[in-house]
Amino acid sequence: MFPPLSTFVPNRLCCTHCTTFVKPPNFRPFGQQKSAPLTTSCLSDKALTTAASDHNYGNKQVISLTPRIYDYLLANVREPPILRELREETATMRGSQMQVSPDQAQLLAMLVQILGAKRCIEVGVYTGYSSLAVALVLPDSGILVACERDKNSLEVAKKYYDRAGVSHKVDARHGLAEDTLNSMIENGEGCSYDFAFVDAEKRMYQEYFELLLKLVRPGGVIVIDNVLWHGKVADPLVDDEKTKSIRSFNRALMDDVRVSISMVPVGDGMTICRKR
Ligand SMILES: C[S@@+](CC[C@H](N)C(=O)[O-])C[C@H]1O[C@@H](n2cnc3c(N)ncnc32)[C@H](O)[C@@H]1O
Repeated sequence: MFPPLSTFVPNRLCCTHCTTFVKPPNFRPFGQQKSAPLTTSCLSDKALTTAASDHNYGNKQVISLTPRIYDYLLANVREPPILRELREETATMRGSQMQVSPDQAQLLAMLVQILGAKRCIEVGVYTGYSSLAVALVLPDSGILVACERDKNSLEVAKKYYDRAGVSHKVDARHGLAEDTLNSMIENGEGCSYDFAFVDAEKRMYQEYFELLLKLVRPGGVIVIDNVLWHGKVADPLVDDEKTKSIRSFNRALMDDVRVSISMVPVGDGMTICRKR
């Protein structure tokens, strides 16, 4: 049951029936999205929880992010100042929507730390936000091979690696990632990497994955971005090439005994794969 609107207490508790604090009117932690107007209570947010249509899942409800809840989540991300600066510069550039979100970057950095990873790979660097998040938490002896085909984007990334003092930990490779990964395999680097992140051409996911499976050690982790592809993978009426490719990649992963998997609805969806 939702509380009556008359119990709403503006700018303090969301309502007298819940313990959710609403933000003061000038609260804009990330400056990009406008919060939902504060004249509404938590009702609209709560209405957006979702349950699986299959009753065998016990009507378990999961949260659907509204702008207000997402602002709250972002306000609880510990984003290093150098990453914030890169994000703000990238926000002025073409393609800025391609960058992973701060909450995604924080999760990637957390995985790297949990793994104690020293040798990492990124496929699809753009201006460097996710790669910088990883490089920042690598030990001084660590290395991140950062693959990007666009020279201009890579220059921005390199500028921030320098500014952050992590250039010695990043091996930026300009060119097609598939060529770079193949040359690393030919170079005898198989099974020597701890962690890889894939965020490049969606129609190439299976190919990147096969190459990375050769490069990552048993127990190592490969994270794949955009696996929910703005929800299009779940819509049977959508059949463009990128959607079909991600859908078929997701399906193949379900049966892939070489890895254990966890699809996480963060950002545009990320699947965490652990090589067995
Ligand atoms: C989604 S963006 C990466 C965003 C980045 N991870 C971040 O958080 O800022 C994808 C990038 O992959 C690059 N890319 C696409 N296909 C590629 C390929 N075959 N080899 C290398 N880079 C590629 C694009 O140029 C683009 O910069």
